[in-house]
Amino acid sequence: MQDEVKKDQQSTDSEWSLPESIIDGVLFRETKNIITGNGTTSEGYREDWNLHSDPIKQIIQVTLRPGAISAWHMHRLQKDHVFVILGTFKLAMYDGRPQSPTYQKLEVRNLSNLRPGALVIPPGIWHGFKNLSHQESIFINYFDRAYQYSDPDEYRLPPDTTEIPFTF
Ligand SMILES: Cc1cn([C@H]2C[C@H](O)[C@@H](COP(=O)(O)OP(=O)(O)O[C@H]3O[C@H](C)C(=O)[C@H](O)[C@H]3O)O2)c(=O)[nH]c1=O
Repeated sequence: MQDEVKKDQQSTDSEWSLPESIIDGVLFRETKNIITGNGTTSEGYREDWNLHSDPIKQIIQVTLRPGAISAWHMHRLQKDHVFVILGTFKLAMYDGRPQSPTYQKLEVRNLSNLRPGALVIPPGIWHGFKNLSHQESIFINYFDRAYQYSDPDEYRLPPDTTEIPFTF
């Protein structure tokens, strides 16, 4: 039994601050749910957050059914900017840029409307989402380039690829 006992390391602090990403160029800007008489209001994007130097060209809405996995995705040109509207997702990211100081680093974090924020994923980062909620969950994704129907900037690996050391 003693062999199995593990003592907790620090996982948070007295402000429950979220750690900075360990992957170069991945940014998270936490926001707050403002409780209104009708429900909630939360800011999802502001130019003066300086998350993007390029203007936003398109926004899509993505829904995942309970337990569904959307992985793995990578863009060579497009910068994603993800904001969860409803539900909780596990997001895994893997740095696939050989020139990056964080090449082959893996990061896993939970994203939820319970603790809203905008997450920027630069080109070259493999990323995938799993819906952890018992309901359909929704995020919006802002792009700095419009989707090209005839030539999508979309590269994929299967969710169970052995190229990335992570299993959803
Ligand atoms: C992005 C896009 C897609 N489509 C069409 C193309 C396919 O027939 C269908 C689904 O596209 P895709 O498989 O790219 O969608 P998701 O798998 O939900 O991926 C999305 O979420 C993950 C996490 C990402 O990283 C992608 O950037 C984002 O595309 O919608 C369009 O018609 N317009 C668009 O702007």
